Amino acid sequence: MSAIELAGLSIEGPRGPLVHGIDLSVEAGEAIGIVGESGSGKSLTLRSIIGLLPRGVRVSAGQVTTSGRLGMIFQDPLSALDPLTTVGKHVIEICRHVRGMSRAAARARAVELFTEVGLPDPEAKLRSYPHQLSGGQRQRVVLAVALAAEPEILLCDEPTTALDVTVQAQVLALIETLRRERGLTVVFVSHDLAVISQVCSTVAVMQAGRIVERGPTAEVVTEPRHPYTRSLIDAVLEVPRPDAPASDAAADLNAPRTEGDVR
Ligand SMILES: Nc1ncnc2c1ncn2[C@@H]1O[C@H](COP(=O)(O)OP(=O)(O)OP(=O)(O)O)[C@@H](O)[C@H]1O
Repeated sequence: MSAIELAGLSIEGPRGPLVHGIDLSVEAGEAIGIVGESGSGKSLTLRSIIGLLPRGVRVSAGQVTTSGRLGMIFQDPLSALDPLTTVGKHVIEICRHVRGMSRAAARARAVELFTEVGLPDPEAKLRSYPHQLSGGQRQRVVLAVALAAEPEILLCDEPTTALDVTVQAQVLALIETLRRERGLTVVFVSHDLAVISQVCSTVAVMQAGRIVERGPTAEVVTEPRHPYTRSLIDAVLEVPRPDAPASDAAADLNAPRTEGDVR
């Protein structure tokens, strides 16, 4: 059974349809990226998986099925953390209240999790407040908070966009390590194909509320079939690609790697 199954998922807001009949199947342990420009429907699709759609926005058709505990991390770690609560307490509270641990066991687990996400001096870091940490360290804390609930599925909404490039690479490497070691299923939303290709073996490309292309990330990046995917890659690379003739773009719309063909 798949870890996540979206079947004919449509989402609408107060002013009409926003996401149109998405089919997506994610196997346990798989890392899939959802890429697309701002407003293409990535976040709403991701949020529908965990049932966290904004007020006034709802699933209007189709089904979301998940198998496994869900965790989610967001773009801005500062807004995900309470500024008046130590970062250690964030993790300890989840261990106590979600996992039912004693205070001492929860504290020990928090140190383990801070170590696992690569926070320096994890014991001392428990007592830090969010503003006392760097952006990268805060995102590591957010990951530790998500992991404290022992999720099997990790939903990531642009988790590295707010970080500078070097730190971004470190956090991406961490997510990839956690996925491998814990066998996590990962759904990773980003507007940046380069970022997705560091974590995800499969990618779905969204445009205007639809999946227009999907396939192995390496193939989609090197041989995009849909003109929209091509434009995303060109925007990232910002270099001419002499090997990519533009004229066959329309013909490629019916090529095998398009919506509905893969699974
Ligand atoms: N709370 C809301 N109420 C009404 N419309 C919304 C709401 N949230 C998002 N939308 C609309 O739904 C569409 C998809 O939004 P979504 O946030 O999923 O896009 P996205 O691809 O994740 O973009 P971004 O990368 O900017 O986050 C957009 O047209 C957006 O304006």
